[in-house]
Amino acid sequence: MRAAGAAARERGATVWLTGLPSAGKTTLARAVAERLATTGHRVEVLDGDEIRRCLSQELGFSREDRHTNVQRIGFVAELLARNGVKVLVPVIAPYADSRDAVRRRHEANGTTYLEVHVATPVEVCSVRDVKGLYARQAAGELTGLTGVDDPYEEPTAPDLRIRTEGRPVADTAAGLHRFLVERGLA
Ligand SMILES: Nc1ncnc2c1ncn2[C@@H]1O[C@H](COP(=O)(O)OS(=O)(=O)O)[C@@H](OP(=O)(O)O)[C@H]1O
Ligand SMILES: Nc1ncnc2c1ncn2[C@@H]1O[C@H](COP(=O)(O)OP(=O)(O)O)[C@@H](O)[C@H]1O
Repeated sequence: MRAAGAAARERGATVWLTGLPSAGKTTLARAVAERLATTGHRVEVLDGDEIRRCLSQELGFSREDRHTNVQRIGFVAELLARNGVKVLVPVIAPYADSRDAVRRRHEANGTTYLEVHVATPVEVCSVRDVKGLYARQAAGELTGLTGVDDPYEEPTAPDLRIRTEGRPVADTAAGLHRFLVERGLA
């Protein structure tokens, strides 16, 4: 048991949490990152907003810009994961071909990549509306909001799908952690 835990701590991986704004990506990524860190894992969270401030400042939310953003994040994640870090990526990544390109980059380098769909219906996300984006879209102050008037291509075969509606954060976070244990990563 102890040996398995030690091996899991050495393994890097990218865990990409894709889903709509306010789906729960960041909440789940941070909860699991904290749990991993306290049990001796090396962990990074590549937060979408932070990346846009630091690495993707010039990019907007067109299809092309979102693709570029996702490829940049995929590049950084793979570098870290290749070097033994658990990389949690709570980034919308609305297009299947962008996500597939990130997976292929990982596979080409023999680096573990797991796609987690945080599957929260838009009706629930728009009530949560953590950053007020749904309200701004409804008021006509913003266009091109993912899941409302911009596409979100749901993953058809994610490694894990998490439903958050009506479930406490602790439950869904525990589910994600359990999945990482099953994959020999926690
Ligand atoms: N038009 C539009 N559509 C979607 N999201 C928007 C938009 N404008 C701003 N935001 C906020 O930008 C946050 C980061 O987006 P991402 O980099 O994760 O998106 S993407 O993968 O490049 O599409 C994203 O963060 P999350 O809410 O954490 O998902 C949004 O809050
Ligand atoms: N089971 C759950 N898992 C994750 N978040 C949840 C859950 N239930 C309610 N929430 C709430 O939903 C909101 C999700 O916000 P956030 O994690 O910032 O979303 P995202 O990063 O996808 O935009 C938070 O306020 C969080 O507390």
